[in-house]
Amino acid sequence: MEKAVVSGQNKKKIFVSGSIRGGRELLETYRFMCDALGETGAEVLSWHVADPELEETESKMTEQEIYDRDMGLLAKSDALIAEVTVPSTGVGYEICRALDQKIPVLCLHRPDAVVSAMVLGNPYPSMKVQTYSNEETLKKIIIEFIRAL
Ligand SMILES: O=c1[nH]c(=O)n([C@H]2C[C@H](O)[C@@H](COP(=O)(O)O)O2)cc1CO
Repeated sequence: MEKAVVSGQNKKKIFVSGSIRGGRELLETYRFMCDALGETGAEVLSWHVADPELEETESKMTEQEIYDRDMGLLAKSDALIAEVTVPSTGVGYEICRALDQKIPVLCLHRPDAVVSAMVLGNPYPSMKVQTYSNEETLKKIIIEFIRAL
C-alpha cells in the first residue's frame, strides 16, 4: 500500500469527525481512518471519536467541556476529515465550523449512504466529498488528501 509520510514541522494536524450520538455502527471505520492517518505521519487530534470507551470517558465531562474541547481542537487543525455515512448533528456542525474557519474539509461516505444535500450540494471550494467502497480505497483517498494539504 502506498504511503505519504510527513514528518517534523510538516506533520499535519487532522480532526477526524464521526458520529457519536447519531449512532456508533461505523466505529471500526473511524478507527481505521485514524490508523491510516497515523501511518501517513499525520497527527489525529480527535482520537476520542474512534474510542470504543468514549461514552464512559465523556460522561465525566459536561456538555460544554466536550464542546469547548472539540472547538479548541478544530481551531488547531490543518484539516477536518468527516465520515458522513451515519447522519450526525455534531458532524454536520463541525463541518460547518471548519468551512467557516477556512479549514479544508474532506467528507467520506459509503456508496449506499443517504447523505444530506448540505454536504453533497455544498459549493465551498475547500470542501471535497468522496465515496469509498472498501478500506483500500478509503486509505488511498485519505493519503491523497493529506499529500495535497
Ligand atoms: O461526547 C461527544 N464527544 C464529541 O467529541 N462529540 C463530537 C465529535 C464528533 O465528531 C461529533 C459527533 O456528534 P454527535 O454526537 O451529534 O453524533 O461531535 C460529540 C459528543 C456527543 O454529542
